[in-house]
Amino acid sequence: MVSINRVAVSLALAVLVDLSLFFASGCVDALGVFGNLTRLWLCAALRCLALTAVVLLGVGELKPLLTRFTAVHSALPAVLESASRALYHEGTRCGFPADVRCWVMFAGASLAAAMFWELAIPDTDEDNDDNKKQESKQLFVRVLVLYKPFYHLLAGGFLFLALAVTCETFIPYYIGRVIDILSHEYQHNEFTSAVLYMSLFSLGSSVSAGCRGGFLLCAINAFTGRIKFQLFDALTKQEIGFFETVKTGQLTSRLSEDTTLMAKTVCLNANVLLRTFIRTMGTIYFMMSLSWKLTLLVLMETPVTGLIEKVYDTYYQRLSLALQNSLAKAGEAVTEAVSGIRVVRSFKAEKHEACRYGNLLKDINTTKTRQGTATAVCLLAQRFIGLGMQVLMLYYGRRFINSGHMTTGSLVSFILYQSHLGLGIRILAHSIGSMLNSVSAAGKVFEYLDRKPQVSTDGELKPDAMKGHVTFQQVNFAYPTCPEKKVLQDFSLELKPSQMTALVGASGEGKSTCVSLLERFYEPQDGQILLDGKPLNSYEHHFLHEKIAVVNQDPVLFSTSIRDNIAYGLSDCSLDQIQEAARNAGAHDFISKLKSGYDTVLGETNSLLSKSERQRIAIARALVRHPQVLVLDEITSSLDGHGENKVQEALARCSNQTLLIIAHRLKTIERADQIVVISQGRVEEQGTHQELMARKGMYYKQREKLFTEGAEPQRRPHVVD
Ligand SMILES: Nc1ncnc2c1ncn2[C@@H]1O[C@H](COP(=O)(O)OP(=O)(O)OP(=O)(O)O)[C@@H](O)[C@H]1O
Repeated sequence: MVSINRVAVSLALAVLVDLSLFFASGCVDALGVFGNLTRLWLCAALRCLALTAVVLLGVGELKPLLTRFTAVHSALPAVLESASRALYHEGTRCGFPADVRCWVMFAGASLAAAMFWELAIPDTDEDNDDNKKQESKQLFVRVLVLYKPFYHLLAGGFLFLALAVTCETFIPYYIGRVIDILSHEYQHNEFTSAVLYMSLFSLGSSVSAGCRGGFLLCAINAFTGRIKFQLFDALTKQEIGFFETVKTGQLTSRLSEDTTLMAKTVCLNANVLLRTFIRTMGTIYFMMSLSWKLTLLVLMETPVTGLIEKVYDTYYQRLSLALQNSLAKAGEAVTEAVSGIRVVRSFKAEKHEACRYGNLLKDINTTKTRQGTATAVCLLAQRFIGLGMQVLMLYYGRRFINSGHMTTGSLVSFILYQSHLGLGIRILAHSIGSMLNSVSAAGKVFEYLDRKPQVSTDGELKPDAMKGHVTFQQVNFAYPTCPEKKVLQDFSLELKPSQMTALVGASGEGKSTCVSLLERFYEPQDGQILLDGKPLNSYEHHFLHEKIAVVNQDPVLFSTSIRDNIAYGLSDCSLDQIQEAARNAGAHDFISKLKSGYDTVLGETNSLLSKSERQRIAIARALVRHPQVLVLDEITSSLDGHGENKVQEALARCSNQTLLIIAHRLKTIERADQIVVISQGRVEEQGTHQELMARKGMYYKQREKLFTEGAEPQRRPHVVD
């Protein structure tokens, strides 16, 4: 920690050194050793070095605020002189032998500028903030890159934007010209041309603004469509576990709101930034050309009002926090007094409680009064400074008019330009920050776009012929949403080609989980599942889902035609193939009887069809892919006797496939070549119906309990087509 004394001594020393160099520069000018500009730039470098050295020696470190102040303060005389000579071919008074008033003016302006920078664009040492900024920048650039196919629209939008703002900037200039012409001897030609130019610029500004809106809107719409498609595509590739952990509302909000926000914020922010930048630069250019002295005067207002606003914001936020606390305390006091009213009454503490509440109300009142006063003082100070600046501007403006440096018209133009300058500069100072903040929606969208599905889909195996031999090898599995609960433990099972296996067990024992693993909705934590001796993940994703088809208890049919429902997901599927699958599934007859046959469009609720008919369409959808393994997960449990018979007939036709059936009905199960009993995620028993019955184990007991039909077992009839 540096002592106050040391800081004061360093400050005094710095002022002394700087003033000495400043005056020495004036003396050198008298000697005529260097040219005026060379002298000023050399002096700037020397002063900057000397000030840096004094600060480093005295305080030991150079804070960003001091660095900025030192650099601006040292370079200002040289910059001002160079700019004035380049633009107006005349020097400033400050370029000549040093004038202490100039030194004070430079010091004040540099300090105001450095403070404004510090408050408007504060430096943060925290890594977190830096990382956040860095991330936001990367996101912003990424969104811009994604806009690539629509760069022509953006370019059109920004071109018209630049045109609109440029035209708009000329208008005050021509208003001043018109006033000048009217206040002097009237010259018709000049008046007409000034009014004509003014009208042309107004027209140009309006037309360009319209075109800008059109181009940017098209760019936003096109981008939103593209990003929505990419996001939807990425989402559909995620593993099933992802959809169980992420809420549907969150996904739809990403798709509908965040994508739109992402497209808009970047485009609109760039629009505001570019518009304000061009307008502010144009305004400063015109103001400088009208009177650079008045411009410098006016520019001094912005850092001062900005500073006041910043101080006000900080103070107001502190007061808001205090107000929240006081409100919470008052609320607490009321709750306590009301809930403990018996204690209050018995201790005669009514007055005490009322006083306590009254004091808290006083606190609230005081804080609110302070807030109001702060707002009033801030407004007053800003208005006062603005008014003072306008008075000064008018005072100097009149002096310049008298001395012939300005005309009345140019002063009017100047006033028109000046009115929006402060706001423009403040928007520019904050725009980068707000632009970076606005890409947070893009961050959320990219999070899903970049997400790699945890169940990989990069297998490549696509053998020409398959047997349909499935093996579960010591599989251990827990759902991602519930990792501590083992659903399958050391689970081993073999599904032999062209045989029917029935999985039985009480509810919640893990039967459907086996099907989910077979479909690769999830990846087992241990062990592996093989198809014809090869791990499931080595097969090509689409190929695997053609070879293993699943029909569920309540199949989802889409609101398209029956034909499209059967050929769902297949791009080249002829009507003949669809009809053949429907025949095998026992669905052809009832479909043919419908008025529009295979072109019948199913309603949202599929009310046109009975449960068994829907099941048979779902079976046809599975069979049209010529699967080698067909899985039927409780498809008959909700059917009536007639419906069940129809589905059983359909199953009997599936003699070439390896069948895995999960069912609770004896009629379905006892046909199986192999019955596997699952209990607590393990294979408890397996064998044919007769073998398991003879063993009198779990299957036998479950049969007593669950399968009350008592029919004698029949082997599955193999129907030859
Ligand atoms: N998506 C999931 N996330 C977390 N746990 C699940 C999930 N699906 C099922 N489970 C749990 O896994 C266990 C096995 O469920 P599974 O659906 O495989 O049983 P099941 O034998 O098919 O039952 P049922 O005959 O009632 O369909 C149950 O305890 C169930 O609560």
